Amino acid sequence: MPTLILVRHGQSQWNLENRFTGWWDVDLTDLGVEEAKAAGRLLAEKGVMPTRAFTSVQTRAIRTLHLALAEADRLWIPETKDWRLNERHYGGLTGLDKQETREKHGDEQVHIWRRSFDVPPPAMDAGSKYDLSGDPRYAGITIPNTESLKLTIERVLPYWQSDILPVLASGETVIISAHGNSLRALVKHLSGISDDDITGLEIPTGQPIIYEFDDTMTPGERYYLKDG
Ligand SMILES: O=C(O)[C@@H](CO)OP(=O)(O)O
Repeated sequence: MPTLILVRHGQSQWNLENRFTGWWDVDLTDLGVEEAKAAGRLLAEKGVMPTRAFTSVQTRAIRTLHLALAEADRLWIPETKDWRLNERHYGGLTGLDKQETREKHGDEQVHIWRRSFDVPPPAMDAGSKYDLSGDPRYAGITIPNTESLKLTIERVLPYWQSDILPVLASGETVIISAHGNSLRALVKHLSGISDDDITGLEIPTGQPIIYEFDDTMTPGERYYLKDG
């Protein structure tokens, strides 16, 4: 039975510092490393062994994938990295402290920027120190200057359809290591969650989520592997 494993990267340095992160490339904290390893041990314990891997081009997701696969003795499986699995781009909020931003703009405005379905944060200024246009990993890509969840879905889902779903349909056990909002985009699609309800769904770090697909590639109920 095709099985999909979704895992959000372990705690990152800016999760710890409570800063808007988006496409900025921060690494895992020591706790994040432990969360990623624990995810891999859980895969091995439950016998859910990935045969193909997909991840974003961001260090925190790549390292989470590798740490988890190492624990499961599966570092050898084929893996694909693609920017379309990146975190949602946080625009001009990138790098700011979330609490200070609340104090400046109010709780309600920050909640809209963080969790509304289709209101993007303010755009990143050209020349910002967080501008990634010179980063070689994005050569040839038009880097967004901000993204709402809706815009994130518009690049995650076509990639899911074209590159991941066919692999899964061939009977593989696929692991996707990605981010809070790129995974929210996938879960919204796979679990049929409405635009209003998806904004209330939080995806915990380092906690594998499972979908099993039937012969018609219809996903079953999602569940946390720790509960399965
Ligand atoms: O900062 C970010 O990029 C994301 C994920 O950590 O934060 P938020 O919870 O606001 O979506």
